[in-house]
Amino acid sequence: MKIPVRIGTRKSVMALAQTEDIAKQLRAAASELDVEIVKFETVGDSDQISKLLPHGGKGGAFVAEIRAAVIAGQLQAAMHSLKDMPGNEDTPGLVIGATLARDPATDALVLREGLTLDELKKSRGKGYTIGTNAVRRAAYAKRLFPEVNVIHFRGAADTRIRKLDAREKQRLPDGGEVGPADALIMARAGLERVGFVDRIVHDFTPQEMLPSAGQGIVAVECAVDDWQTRRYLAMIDDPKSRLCCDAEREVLWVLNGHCNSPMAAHSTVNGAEMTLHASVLDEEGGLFIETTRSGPANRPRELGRAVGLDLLDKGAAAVIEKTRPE
Ligand SMILES: NCc1[nH]cc(CCC(=O)O)c1CC(=O)O
Repeated sequence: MKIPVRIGTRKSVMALAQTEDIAKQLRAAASELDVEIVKFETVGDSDQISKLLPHGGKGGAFVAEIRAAVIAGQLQAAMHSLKDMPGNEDTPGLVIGATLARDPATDALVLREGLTLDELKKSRGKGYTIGTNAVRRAAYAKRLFPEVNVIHFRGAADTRIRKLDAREKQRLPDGGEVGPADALIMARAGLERVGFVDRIVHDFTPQEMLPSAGQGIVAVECAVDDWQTRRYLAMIDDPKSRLCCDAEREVLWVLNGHCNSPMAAHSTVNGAEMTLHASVLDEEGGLFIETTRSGPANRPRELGRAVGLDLLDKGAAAVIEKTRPE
């Protein structure tokens, strides 16, 4: 008898590619599974103009509806980009049943035709515009290109590139317009998944631009008490990804990291040891609170906790409070 696994996802190109990956791995792990992908259109997808916060942030916009369907038993699983999952709250009744093997966690630079990285560096960004919606990317961009103009820019990964190439202006919630952008900063993993790797002009090192917690990891969420699904998801759980997930998200937990927090956390596993870098940045990019620690790889949360407490000792709380939405 076939065992049903219905996986809910947003229907962007990137989200579908990620869900196909989960489906493929589940089918390979257990031939008795009947895996079905269920596409949701969320408030966040249909409203491309306003900033995300009015919908409850990234988590609220993209995630709430799909989660409700898992809790109601209409779906067995939900696909998430781990980096979009709020790190300052649990969802009662749900658990991350699998973290897939990590794709590159770093960010990449995409330029419009006619502009080069050399020119952007030489000019210190003067006269150019970078589009991003992430406070973290804006802060690092200003550290790398101090005179660049960072504008609010959103949309699915493939849509952003299309807007860059068409030199389209970006409409703002208040009715105004900004842009067009000369450059975009996007996750390499996302660009790979939507087929735009050939547009990457530069891969930022983690030293240049520390990735966001969970970046590059696809997470599969399921109901806590659905033991059957949990058993199958455990088969595709990647142990290294899980360690990084636990360490990086512990930093968010300690710092009460919400959807648009100006923070970064990135860990690597090396044999029996893991290293975790994390930072908290002020919105103008002037102040970077940074810390790094290593510890035993089998105690990721302890490492995350120590790093989070280090950041608090260095004054992180005041910086985070400044960007908290009302
Ligand atoms: N916020 C959208 C989002 N969520 C996950 C990724 C990239 C893929 C990943 O990090 O897993 C992206 C696109 C981007 O940040 O450029």
